[in-house]
Amino acid sequence: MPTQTTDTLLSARHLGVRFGGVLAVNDVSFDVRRGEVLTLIGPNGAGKTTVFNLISRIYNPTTGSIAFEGRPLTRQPPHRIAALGIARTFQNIELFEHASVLHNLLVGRHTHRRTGVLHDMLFTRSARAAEVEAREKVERVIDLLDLQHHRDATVAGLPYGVRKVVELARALCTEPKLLLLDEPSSGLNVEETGDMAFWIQDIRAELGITVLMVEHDMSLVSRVSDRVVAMNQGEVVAIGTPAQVQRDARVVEAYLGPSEGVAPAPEAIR
Ligand SMILES: Nc1ncnc2c1ncn2[C@@H]1O[C@H](COP(=O)(O)OP(=O)(O)OP(=O)(O)O)[C@@H](O)[C@H]1O
Repeated sequence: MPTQTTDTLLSARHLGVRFGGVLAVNDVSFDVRRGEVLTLIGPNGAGKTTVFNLISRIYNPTTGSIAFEGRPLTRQPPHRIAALGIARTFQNIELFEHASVLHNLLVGRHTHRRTGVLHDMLFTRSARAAEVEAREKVERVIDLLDLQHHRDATVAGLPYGVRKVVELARALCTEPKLLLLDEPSSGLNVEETGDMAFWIQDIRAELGITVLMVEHDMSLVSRVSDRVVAMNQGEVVAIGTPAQVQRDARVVEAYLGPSEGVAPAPEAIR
C-alpha cells in the first residue's frame, strides 16, 4: 500500500446543491489528500455524481466552496479545469468513437499544449518540438496501460472493457494532478474489474496521481482506496478506511435500512 500524505490537494467545504425542490447535496465537506485514492460511495441518489459535477465545474454549488491547491475552484470556468490539473472519466464512456485510439489520446494531450495556433504557425520548430513531446507522452501512457495492440484501432470497434481503459488513458494524457473516475467498474465483468483495480493502483504507484472516484463495487473500493467518504441522501455519513466505513452504523443503515443491526458484507454494498 503506497504511502499517504496529509498534504491537502482538494478541499470541499459545506457544499450544497439544490435542484428545484431536491436538496441533492447538503453541507458536504471532505479533503482529498495528495497521493491518495479517495472513493465516494453511497446508495443510488446519495449525491455522489453531483459532487463530481461540482468539482468538474459542470454545476455551481448553491452554497459552500471548493479549493484546489489552496485556490478557489468554484470561480473557475469549466474549460479551465484540465489546464489546472483535473481530468475525469465518465460513467458512460465519452470518446471520439470513429477515431483511432492514438488520435483520441493525442486530442487528450492537446489540452496540455502551451502554444496557440498562431504561435505554432510562426514558430514551427517549437511547434514541432511540442508535437514530439506530445507523442512521447502519449506513447508512455500507451505502454503503461498496455494499449500497444489497440493503438491504431478505431474506438467504436473495441470491446467495452478496452474502451474504458482508453478513456482512462486519455485522461492520463493531460498529466493531471487529480484524476476523477466516475464508476470505473460500471459495465465491466469480474475479470475486467480486477484489471481496472490493477490500473488504478499502477497509476498511483507509477505516476503519483491522486485519484477521487465514485464506485459501487466494494471489492474494487476495498482493494484500491486509502479512504472512503460514504454519502446518503445528499450528506456525508462517514469518512474513514474502507473497513471502518463498512462497519459504520450509519452506512449500514443507509444501505440496508434502520432495522438491520449487522455490518453488510462487501457485496451487499452496491
Ligand atoms: N440535473 C438534475 N436535476 C434535478 N435533480 C437532479 C439532477 N442531478 C441529480 N439530481 C437529483 O439529485 C439527487 C442526487 O443525485 P446523484 O446523481 O448525485 O446521486 P448518485 O449518488 O450519484 O446516484 P447514482 O449512484 O444512482 O448515480 C437525486 O435525487 C437526483 O435525482
